[in-house]
Amino acid sequence: MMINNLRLQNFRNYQDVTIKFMPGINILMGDNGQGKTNIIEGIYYLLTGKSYRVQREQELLHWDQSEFHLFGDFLMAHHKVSLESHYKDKRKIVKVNQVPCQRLSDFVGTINVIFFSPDDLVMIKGGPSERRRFLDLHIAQMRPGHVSLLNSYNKVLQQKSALLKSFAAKSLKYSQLQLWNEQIIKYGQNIIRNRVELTKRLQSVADNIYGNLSSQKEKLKVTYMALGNKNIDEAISKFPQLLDDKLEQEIDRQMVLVGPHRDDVQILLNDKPARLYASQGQQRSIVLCLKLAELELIRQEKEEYPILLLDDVLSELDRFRRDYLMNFIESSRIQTLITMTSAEIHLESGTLYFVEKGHIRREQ
Ligand SMILES: Nc1ncnc2c1ncn2[C@@H]1O[C@H](COP(=O)(O)OP(=O)(O)OP(=O)(O)O)[C@@H](O)[C@H]1O
Repeated sequence: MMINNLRLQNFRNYQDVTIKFMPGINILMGDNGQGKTNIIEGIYYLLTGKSYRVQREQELLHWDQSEFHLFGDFLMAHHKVSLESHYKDKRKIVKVNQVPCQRLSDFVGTINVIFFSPDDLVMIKGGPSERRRFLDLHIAQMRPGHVSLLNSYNKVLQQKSALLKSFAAKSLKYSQLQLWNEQIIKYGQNIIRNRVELTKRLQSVADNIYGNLSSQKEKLKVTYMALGNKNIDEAISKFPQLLDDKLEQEIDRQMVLVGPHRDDVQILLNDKPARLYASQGQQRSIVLCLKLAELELIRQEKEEYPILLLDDVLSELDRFRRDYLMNFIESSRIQTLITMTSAEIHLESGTLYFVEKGHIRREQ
């Protein structure tokens, strides 16, 4: 998969700019604060309907503008796809090949993308929600139904929480909460199944990649913990009982204590939790490994590699890991956009773009 053209209108510090990208490596070079990341963010937004930096579209609008427009022409092995995203008056309209989409899930995953930045270390250092987010973002690209599943589940969670918090909770009939629990089980077990499936597939690919990254000295193990249990069948069969057991506690604490919204992914390096024991370098290797595993899984399923966006990551990796990543990209012919400042490492190949104050010039 590749992006051919991108047009940004009134998006961040771009008023109206069109960029033609090339297959292989595209390097966006410029000083700090010139607009390199904004290009990456524009592509990510176009493909996923979300920014990874901000929650609200308002911040993406060029100063004092009321609408932005993004257009992208993409190539897949057998066809072309054009995507368009228009934000105006707090509404967004997305079109695939000029046809408006009703829902996010109608276009997410049309063209796949993997984004990698130094902030991804939160996958290891951060709390369980970061690891769940990582899984959910990947699944959403591959199985559009996962987004509606999460939405339905979150709605039920909100409703059950509101009930638990309401003044009436203490005098509630248990049957009312049981109704919400049935919904939590219905949606929750499918969310768990999707996440477990992805974690297993990630593990199968990551094992080999991490072996290479650590010269076969270390072993990475990634396991989904469903409702605190490594055994998925057991977790799902005990789900109703667990909800029943915690009901009193939920009423007392006025929060939903059981369900996949509290699950985690256990990441072990040589059988020890990476969050607590892995060094900074090892944690970076784990993130790099998981990102490469994601690329590989998308290729296995779609028979094409996704577009890879690397924002400021190269300078964060040591020579060995950087070379490993670059070899992977080049040998697999993955179209990759890399942001960097001119003071950083020298790359042998790739098309160079200079980014300065919202203007872009391609090196001839
Ligand atoms: N909504 C906006 N409207 C106009 N300009 C904006 C908006 N949001 C951010 N900017 C500007 O965009 C610039 C930052 O762009 P970006 O994050 O792409 O920088 P960068 O080139 O990646 O820098 P670095 O190397 O420091 O990461 C800043 O100058 C900022 O003022």
